[in-house]
Amino acid sequence: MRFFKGHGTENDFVILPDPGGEAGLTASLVAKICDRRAGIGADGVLVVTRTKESHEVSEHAAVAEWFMDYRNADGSMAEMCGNGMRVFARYLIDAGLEQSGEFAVATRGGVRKVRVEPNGDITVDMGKPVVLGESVATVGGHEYPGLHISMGNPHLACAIGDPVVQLDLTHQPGFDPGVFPNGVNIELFNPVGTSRAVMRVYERGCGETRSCGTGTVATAVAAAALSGDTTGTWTIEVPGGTVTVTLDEDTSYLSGPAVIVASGELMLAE
Ligand SMILES: N[C@@H](CCC[C@H](N)C(=O)O)C(=O)O
Repeated sequence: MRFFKGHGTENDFVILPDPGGEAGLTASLVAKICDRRAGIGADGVLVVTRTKESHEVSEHAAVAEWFMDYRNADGSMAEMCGNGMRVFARYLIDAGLEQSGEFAVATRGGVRKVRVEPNGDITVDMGKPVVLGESVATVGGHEYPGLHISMGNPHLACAIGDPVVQLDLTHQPGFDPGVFPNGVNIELFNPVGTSRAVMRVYERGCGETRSCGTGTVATAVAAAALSGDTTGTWTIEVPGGTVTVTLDEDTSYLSGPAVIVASGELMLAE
């Protein structure tokens, strides 16, 4: 099977073209592919399948030709991946499967529109973030209150007083399983200046990653809420680079770079 490798602000993915949806990728093969020593190494896998070929999303086939079938590094499935969507769009354009400009992609979390900017960055319409309440993350014995936000997938975005660089994210932060029965992506951010925040993330199904697109939007929402705002443009710095998040009344946008860096033949099997 052919594979491609790409990243968006160093959130990295293996891309597997499976237009007919016949590969039947298992969780254990995904985990082998994502293994950074025994596999190719990645935070997740993006399977490229025609929307009409997937029973999960075929109702969107009239508006989105392609389905981003996203899997976390541990093999689990997720509803949505913001950086994955930028990389997925870059792959579709490079492979001649979509025209540069604007097009829609199906995900488990619904249809998302993407647009290629004049500077080559890719903008994703991420939909309207849904604030579901408050909860607490525990890191290194400290409790950090934050907002429970759905971006299609679950997030807990917590402002911290200290620089995020000091946090120990080698282990899963504590969270309330009653609030997050299916797990959660946890963002810890430090607001700096106006409309800017520095963020680290511990992703469900991956561990700490160098960026998380849905997490940067959740962070912008939580950072804006600190000053009573619900709209605005935010610069979010992550270990892997910088992205821009725009919150408006009806939706949110994530903009940033996305590159394909390699291709090859997958030799791994079950
Ligand atoms: N890296 C992603 C999010 C991937 C899914 C997440 N780990 C989950 O399980 O919800 C992003 O860029 O949004």
